[in-house]
Amino acid sequence: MNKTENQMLVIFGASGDLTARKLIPAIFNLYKGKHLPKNFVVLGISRSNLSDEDFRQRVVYDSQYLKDELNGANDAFVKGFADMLYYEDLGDNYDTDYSGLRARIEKLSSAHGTGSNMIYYLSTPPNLYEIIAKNLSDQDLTREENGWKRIIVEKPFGYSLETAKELNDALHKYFEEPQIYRIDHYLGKETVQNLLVTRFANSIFEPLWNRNYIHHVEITNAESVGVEKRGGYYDKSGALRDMFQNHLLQIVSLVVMEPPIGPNAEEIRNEKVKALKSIRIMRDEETLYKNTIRGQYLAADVNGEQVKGYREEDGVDPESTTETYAAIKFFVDNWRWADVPFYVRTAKRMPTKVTEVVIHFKTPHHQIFKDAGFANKDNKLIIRVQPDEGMLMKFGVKVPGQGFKVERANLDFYYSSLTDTHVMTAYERLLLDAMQGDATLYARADEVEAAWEFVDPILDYWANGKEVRTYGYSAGMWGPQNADDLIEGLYMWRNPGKNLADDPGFCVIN
Ligand SMILES: NC(=O)C1=CN([C@@H]2O[C@H](COP(=O)(O)OP(=O)(O)OC[C@H]3O[C@@H](n4cnc5c(N)ncnc54)[C@H](OP(=O)(O)O)[C@@H]3O)[C@@H](O)[C@H]2O)C=CC1
Ligand SMILES: O=C1O[C@H](COP(=O)(O)O)[C@@H](O)[C@H](O)[C@H]1O
Repeated sequence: MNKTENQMLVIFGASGDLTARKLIPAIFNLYKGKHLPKNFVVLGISRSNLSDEDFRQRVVYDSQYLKDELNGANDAFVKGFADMLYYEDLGDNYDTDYSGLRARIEKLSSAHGTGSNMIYYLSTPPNLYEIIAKNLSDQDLTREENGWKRIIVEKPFGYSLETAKELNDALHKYFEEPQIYRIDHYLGKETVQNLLVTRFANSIFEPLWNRNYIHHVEITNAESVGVEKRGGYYDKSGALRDMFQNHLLQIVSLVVMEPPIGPNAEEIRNEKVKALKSIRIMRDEETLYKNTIRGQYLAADVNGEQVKGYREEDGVDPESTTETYAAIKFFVDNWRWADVPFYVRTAKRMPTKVTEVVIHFKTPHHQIFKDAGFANKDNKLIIRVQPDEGMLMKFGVKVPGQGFKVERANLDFYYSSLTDTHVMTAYERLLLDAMQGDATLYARADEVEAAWEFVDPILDYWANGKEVRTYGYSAGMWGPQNADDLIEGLYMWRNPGKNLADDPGFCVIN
């Protein structure tokens, strides 16, 4: 196991939603699990005028996100955690002289013995990332003289290929690539990491993991919520930038990649980049028209509750055409995947929250039991990322009795049955990895750029193409009606239920 050295975590944007909702609970769980080093402090930074005590009150004692964790916890234990948190007010502007900040860091470091190992977590609006990096560098706070310096950068990582490159170039002025940790919280999910283990720690799946046996790959990411309080951000982003460019293409890269030489960060990330680069980029309007669908949710009654349409959400332009649903069909141009279609969709206001990868295997070449009930029903491997995390294999079994009636059966595995030990949340996992200097689950510059290379022409077509439509779909439904037209032949999207074993039952029309 890697060692967690003494260090200080500095969070820029500490008065924000992400800090309270994800970062502090993750650090609390690391504290509870005794994963933090002996000498450790968190220094929160933003423009709000808060004292150390105000900050502790806000993100620990009064926090709705720690309520469950604190319930019944020993007061001294909670105080021990809260006392690790400090706050520094930067005044009105992140673009200021950081000499005061440097003095505060030095004072805290000598009082707590955290040494010179530093993580800077950027949880501010992205337009501040470069300014913060520069100001840290101006104060020599990035120099790895006595200890390491790492910077964690939140999404969105750019708005397009060009802006992602600009951001990479900007950060590279002040930090070397191995110091930069670009967070993609989907990579912190156990089930996403399990894709690697499923493929490369077993001998039964990998021989089938190619164009000879796989008919198509389907990935669904559905959320039942709408844009919530992030309408202003989302309206400029849309589903393709918000989810597809990062989280979904990361999952695609793990499904597509070749076996890495070994498990270290560079070996795995080299293969992921190759995978992303082999996705065929769609450039002409006809291809883009045929292979991409965008939609936007409309007001509806969902389970007795009247839900707003996207255009009625706070912060959203009432005439917005931003997509809350994106479905893309694409191919991967390499030896393993030639001619295998990939269907990937992501959306808000779907009937349920679910993320899953479905590997649809081909039907047998010669179908002996064609008339026995199982004909054309493909074998499927369903890898459930969330919820009801696990894996399920669908295959045909003989129905007891005379003749050869074939029915579909399940072989399944559920994470919930595996262990009683605490499964780390994505942010816990990723923070701990960064604290230990393991970048395997962080995106490298070339990975992010390769993902944008694929997404950019789609965004451009959606913004400027002639035949582009944003189709409406009622909140609580599975997206625009014509989304099934994307899938060739007799197949349709698998519209999964809340539980892995729920069988929607219409994967193939026959
Ligand atoms: N919230 C989430 O679920 C997720 C967020 N992210 C990303 O994390 C980052 C932070 O998000 P989130 O916490 O939600 O954002 P918030 O808007 O809630 O907070 C961001 C922080 O930056 C400061 N800030 C806000 N606006 C400005 C501004 N114009 N100029 C300077 N400082 C500003 C705020 O504090 P103050 O005004 O006190 O300085 C606050 O501390 C963003 O990049 C976001 O895209 C990524 C994934 C999920
Ligand atoms: O990054 C984001 O992810 C969330 C969904 O994350 P999940 O872990 O709950 O699946 C999404 O709601 C948000 O729009 C997006 O920015």
